[in-house]
Amino acid sequence: MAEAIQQLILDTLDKQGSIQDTRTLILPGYKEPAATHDSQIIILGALNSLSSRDMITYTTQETVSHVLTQEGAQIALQGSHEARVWNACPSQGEGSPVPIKELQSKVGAETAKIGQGQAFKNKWIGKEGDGLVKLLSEIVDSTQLQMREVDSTGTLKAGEKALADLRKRKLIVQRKGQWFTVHKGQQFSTSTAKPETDLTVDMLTSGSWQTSTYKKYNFEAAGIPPIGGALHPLLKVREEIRNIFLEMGFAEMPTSSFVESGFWCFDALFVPQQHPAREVQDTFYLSDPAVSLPPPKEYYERVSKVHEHGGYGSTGYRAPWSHDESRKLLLRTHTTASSAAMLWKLAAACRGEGADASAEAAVQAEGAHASPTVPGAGKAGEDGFRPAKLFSIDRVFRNETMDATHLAEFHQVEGVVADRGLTLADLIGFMRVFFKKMGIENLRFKPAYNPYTEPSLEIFAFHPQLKKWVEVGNSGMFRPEMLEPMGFPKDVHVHGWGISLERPTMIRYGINNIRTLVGHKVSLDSVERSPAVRF
Ligand SMILES: N[C@@H](Cc1ccccc1)C(=O)O
Repeated sequence: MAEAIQQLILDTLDKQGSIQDTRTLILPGYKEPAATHDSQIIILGALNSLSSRDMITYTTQETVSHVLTQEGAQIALQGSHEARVWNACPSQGEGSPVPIKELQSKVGAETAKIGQGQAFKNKWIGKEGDGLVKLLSEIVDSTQLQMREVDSTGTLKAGEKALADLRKRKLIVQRKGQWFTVHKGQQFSTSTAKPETDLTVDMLTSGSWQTSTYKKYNFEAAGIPPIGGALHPLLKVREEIRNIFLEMGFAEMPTSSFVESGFWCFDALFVPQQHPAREVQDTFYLSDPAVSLPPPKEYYERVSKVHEHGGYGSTGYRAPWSHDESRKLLLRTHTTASSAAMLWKLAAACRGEGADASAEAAVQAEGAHASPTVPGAGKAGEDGFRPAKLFSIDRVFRNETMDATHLAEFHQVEGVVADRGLTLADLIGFMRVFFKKMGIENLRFKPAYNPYTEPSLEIFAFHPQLKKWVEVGNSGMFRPEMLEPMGFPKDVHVHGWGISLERPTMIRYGINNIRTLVGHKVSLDSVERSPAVRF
């Protein structure tokens, strides 16, 4: 239909040069000209489509027309109330006069009431005994005629006064209408073939581009929404947790060293060289390069000594020290390796080294730990110690059997606090505050074992949906065997704790398979759609 109307408009323009009044068009499938409101709406659609291609131009003319109300439409169909009353009455002398009651049941109470008065006034009916009879044998129902005229033409030849009268009687209402004057446009042709939107190789080789019509650029178009980047849910949660740390006065540690030596990942943390976590079933070792640069010499000697022979009040492990084990390169199994390197740096002044000296040693030892200063460390005391609150959120690697909740790599969130006289109560208190900020208030602590902390605590939180206690993290007070070789004074205590980033993210987003969160099976669509979460 739409195409046929466009064609009609173009053909008419071709024949007549212009269309002065679109109400004169006879639409395909109709016999009468398109005088109605609805047909002009259809024509407007065709005009807009043609003018967007510059094939025509048109101007709009406003009209006011009238349409029938429901009552008016009923009169057009069945006659006015008075005519219906007249109709229901017998002619004088023929049949018995109709009593009022009977009239009501014949034409309805409303029509009987309104129609009677008017029929009397018109002298169409009269009273005979108790009933009504026709006074005229024929009447002209001018109201019905007017309704029919308005219905087909939208107006009355009789003029505005008559229209106003009908409006007052609520038989008709005004309706604004439109019609159009149409002229040929710059791209006028009688073909409605769709204009080209792209220049194709075919058009260029066949030469058809020379005769094609082209769609004009529409600079007003809304355009396609650009596909922007979206933060992965893990990164959104990372940001939330990062903000909690910053809010609590923590500074972020550099954690770019995915590759660590056995020394920093385990030895410095007093993890025995025979510990099962260090075996290939649990840790990924590098084959090329397989050996790390030497760690800072004196510190290395103190660490190997505390392992083999003890010291600082400890008996040590009393097992032979392996230089090779210490120098192996591996993918770090926890970010506590970075924390250890930072703590060693923090203790530089306590060892009597300037920050620069320790930085230099670090650069020489391992490029990755080259940051010269500890971010956010406090003021130094007489012995050079500066308190510090440090955190990191980064990737770690473990040689795990992969399943729905385990991958060979995940993100660790780790916090470390170093100050004089810190106690286990400080650690517990701190964790309560931290987890509360994440929306987790119900915490329990269970004694646990870590080679580098004593005491150690596993952290459990009550999961309201799962209705059970789930392990959310691991924590403890770092051992003197770890801290004293670094050079910290005895009264400096350090507590630390770690959680995974994946677990709270999975809980937050209701994800139960890690593969839908991390890796190649992640749907990009879900990444774009996932909302930011608030702890
Ligand atoms: N490194 C521990 C977390 C931890 C950090 C610091 C102190 C105690 C525990 C882990 O991987 O689970």
